[in-house]
Amino acid sequence: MTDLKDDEPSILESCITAQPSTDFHSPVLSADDVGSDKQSTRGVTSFRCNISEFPNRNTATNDSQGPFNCVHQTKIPQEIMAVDSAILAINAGSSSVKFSLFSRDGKNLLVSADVKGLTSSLTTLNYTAFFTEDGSTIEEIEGQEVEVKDHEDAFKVFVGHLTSDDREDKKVLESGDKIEVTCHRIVHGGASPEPLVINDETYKRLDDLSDLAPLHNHPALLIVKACMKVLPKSKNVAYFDSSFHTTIPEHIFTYPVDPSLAKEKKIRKYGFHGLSYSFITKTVAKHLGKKVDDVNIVALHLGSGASACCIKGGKSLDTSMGLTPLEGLPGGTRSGTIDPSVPFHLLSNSSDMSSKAAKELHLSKAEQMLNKESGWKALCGTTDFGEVTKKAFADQPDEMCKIAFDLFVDRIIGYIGSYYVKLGGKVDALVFAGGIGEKGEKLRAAVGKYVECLGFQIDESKNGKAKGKETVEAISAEGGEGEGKKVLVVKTDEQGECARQLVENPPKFD
Ligand SMILES: Nc1ncnc2c1ncn2[C@@H]1O[C@H](COP(=O)(O)OP(=O)(O)O)[C@@H](O)[C@H]1O
Ligand SMILES: CC(=O)OP(=O)(O)O
Ligand SMILES: [Mg+2]
Repeated sequence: MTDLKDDEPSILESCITAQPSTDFHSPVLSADDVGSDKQSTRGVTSFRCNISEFPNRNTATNDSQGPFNCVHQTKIPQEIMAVDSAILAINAGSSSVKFSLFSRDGKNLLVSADVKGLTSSLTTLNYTAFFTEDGSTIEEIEGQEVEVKDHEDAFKVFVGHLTSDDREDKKVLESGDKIEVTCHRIVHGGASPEPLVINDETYKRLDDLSDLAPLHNHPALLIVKACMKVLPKSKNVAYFDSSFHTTIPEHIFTYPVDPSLAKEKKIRKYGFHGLSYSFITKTVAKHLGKKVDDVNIVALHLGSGASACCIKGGKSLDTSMGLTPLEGLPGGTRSGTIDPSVPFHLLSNSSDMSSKAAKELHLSKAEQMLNKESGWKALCGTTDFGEVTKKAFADQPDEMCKIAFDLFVDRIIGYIGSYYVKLGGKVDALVFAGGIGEKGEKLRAAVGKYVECLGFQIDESKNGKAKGKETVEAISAEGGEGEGKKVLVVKTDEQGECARQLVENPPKFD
């Protein structure tokens, strides 16, 4: 484990908390606004987005062919430029950076983009800009190969494209100066459950947590730094993955280790993917016509990093990730939970500092190996679970890919079983989300076979059709024993969740 320094407790303690304020420029949407279908924005009426169905990414249909396609549609530059204040939300994942640009009131999604493949040799840009009036597409780029070496580069490519003067008629903003606030998904918030306005001090505190989220915090903070340079007019606010899990009870967040040391060093389960689980909880409650406080969900966020969450009465009761995002399910480059003795047997000098880790991180060789050189990368030589799946199901299956696929299913059903019991069998929905959960039809089907015994029944045809394009897709069979136990695919939206929280609970900037 990381050799936590003497001052570690303060690092994990609450950072400066953003206070709700009434003097913030934007009107805060009231509960009555929530759910309203028709919102007027600066004289432009939009039917697409409202705060309860916060605009999701990739909503435009893509009928383009080929990997480097741009589709240009009719646009009205004056009206597009009319959006003179915006929110940018940035989600630095382990294999991607996702971006959503919203109008300042959060009612219109202007741009949805991502740079994917940061853990592979091919990095690509997807970029869709929307016309606010009817949500039609102003500009669409799909799978354009970009030269990007890290998260910060990905941000620069995105902002470069967004603000480039070459495409005057496709710009949704006059300039980057129109971005009033940038929301950053920061994975580890330590003991800080509230969003934080980022300044020099809070930046440093969050960066001090980087060793506890080695694939996330530091890269995300480098984006914050780049943002401060490239978008100097924008304020920056951190939204934490860990915040959703502050409701986990003590006997679940406690590790059975020396309690005084654990207390001093704040060693406990924190849990991550919380922005996604918060979005999922609200979305599922709405879909089921229930109050958030009444829904029980077993949710699976399966992406480059994968986790499960047990949601009781709309709140996190347990989750599979822990002190760091390494615990629990395996991922693209992560081992997930293994016997803690394994690194000592695999490496002769496991607690020596890694020279391979980024120079800003203090990671042991064991942490480096388990975070960056394990998972699908170690077993199959690729970090892409889509490729693992393809090879596992090929006419001549790749043996290691088949093992990796089955291993993932095995670990996932372990959490489903555990969480089903924790919820006393009262589960409204089993939810699949994240890149693999949304697109991995075969993975869902394989998990589905095991969970039939709990009353969840997946309809094969619905499962085949669900591609993570809609906000919610029900894939459970209707009728039968599983009646009432839904299986849903939710296109999660961590950026939308950050922006929603910003609009609903504006921080005080001073
Ligand atoms: N069709 C597919 N089937 C299974 N997995 C897929 C498919 N398409 C993408 N994926 C997986 O989704 C992962 C990305 O998930 P995502 O949640 O976007 O990751 P992150 O946010 O961690 O960067 C990719 O690494 C890839 O393995
Ligand atoms: C917490 C985590 O693992 O996030 P991601 O899946 O985006 O890498
Ligand atoms: Mg992610």
